[in-house]
Amino acid sequence: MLWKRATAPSAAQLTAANLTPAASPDPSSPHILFDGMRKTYPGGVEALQAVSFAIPRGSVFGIIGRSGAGKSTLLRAINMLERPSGGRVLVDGIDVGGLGEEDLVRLRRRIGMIFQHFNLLSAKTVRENVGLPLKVAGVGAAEVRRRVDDLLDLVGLADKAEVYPSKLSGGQKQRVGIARALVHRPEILLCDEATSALDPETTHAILGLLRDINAKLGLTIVLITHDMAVIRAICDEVMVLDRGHRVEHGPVWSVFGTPQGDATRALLRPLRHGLPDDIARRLQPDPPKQGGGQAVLSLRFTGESHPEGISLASLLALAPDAKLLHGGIDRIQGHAQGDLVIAVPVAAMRSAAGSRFSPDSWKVLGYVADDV
Ligand SMILES: Nc1ncnc2c1ncn2[C@@H]1O[C@H](COP(=O)(O)OP(=O)(O)OP(=O)(O)O)[C@@H](O)[C@H]1O
Repeated sequence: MLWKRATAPSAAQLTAANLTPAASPDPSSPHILFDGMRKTYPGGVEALQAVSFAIPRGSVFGIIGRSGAGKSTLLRAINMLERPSGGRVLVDGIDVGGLGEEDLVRLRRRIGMIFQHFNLLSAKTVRENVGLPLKVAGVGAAEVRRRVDDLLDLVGLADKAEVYPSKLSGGQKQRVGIARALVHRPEILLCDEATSALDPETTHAILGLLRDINAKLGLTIVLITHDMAVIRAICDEVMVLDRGHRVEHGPVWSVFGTPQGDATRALLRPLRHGLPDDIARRLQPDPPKQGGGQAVLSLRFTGESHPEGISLASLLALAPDAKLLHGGIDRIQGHAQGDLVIAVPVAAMRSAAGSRFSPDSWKVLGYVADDV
């Protein structure tokens, strides 16, 4: 269910009636729009500086940046836990900064949120934790029970309803957090570093659950993280934030394949296949004077010109005895991309100029005298 709103009203025009669910929002309109949002905290910290971007309806949208980049501030502005100092945040075309108290409560019910440290009540069972927001909203006991059971089924915790949080693993606690966040059937789910406290295997399972929920329920998921692997695992689009500025935004494959800014490149570095130390130590800037030797090349495939995969024939066109030393190709949103390090006999490389060899970019890293 989505809100009825074709064009953005002024704050004065907003009433509770504006926020009633409607059947047919324009599917092509952004679900969430940041329009020049600024945030200056008391003490003068400029956390966000005129940030503008749109989050498509039904997408899984990642906001990434280093610590202090302004991610939490941005995320929390969507449900007005943080108020902009300037600019606007529009949800379904409504300037949420202009909402009165009652409408804000309605807004927050339509936007679920999960947290890094789960925020569960330790003295309440799983069932009570998940059902509490409904109880507070005055929903009858039978309906609460029905909805909680459905949600516990959805997150795979049907057998843990009467258990207390202290008896759950981190991943199970986050599943409870997710069930609780969905209890008002929101159209938007905000994830505040939701997997940062989890081990890699549990992270993978929780990200899978979020992707499932996105597909099954069609809700828009906005997540913040400092980990590009999380973005790669589930996001459709990513926005990179650096020191309060939006530095990059696009489909995940495109930002991964052709990062535009230093901040993005730095965030991607842990996932890149750099040059192994043992080879780096042996590299010389020039080919051996006595002839022979191998050139060590780094090849980059952005996903742009070979989306379907990298042709081995095109690599071998450089030299029939080219050797693959290191690297990896990922498939992101149907685009094959990555980095390969190869060694090619110097003489063969010269004769290969103009061949079918066609990475999106390549450079000679250096030369080694002997076989690699
Ligand atoms: N309540 C506050 N009062 C003053 N400064 C704040 C407040 N909250 C955040 N800040 C500052 O605003 C900037 C952005 O903070 P924010 O928490 O949004 O960044 P973040 O990218 O989410 O960081 P992290 O990944 O470490 O959580 C930081 O410099 C932070 O110290």
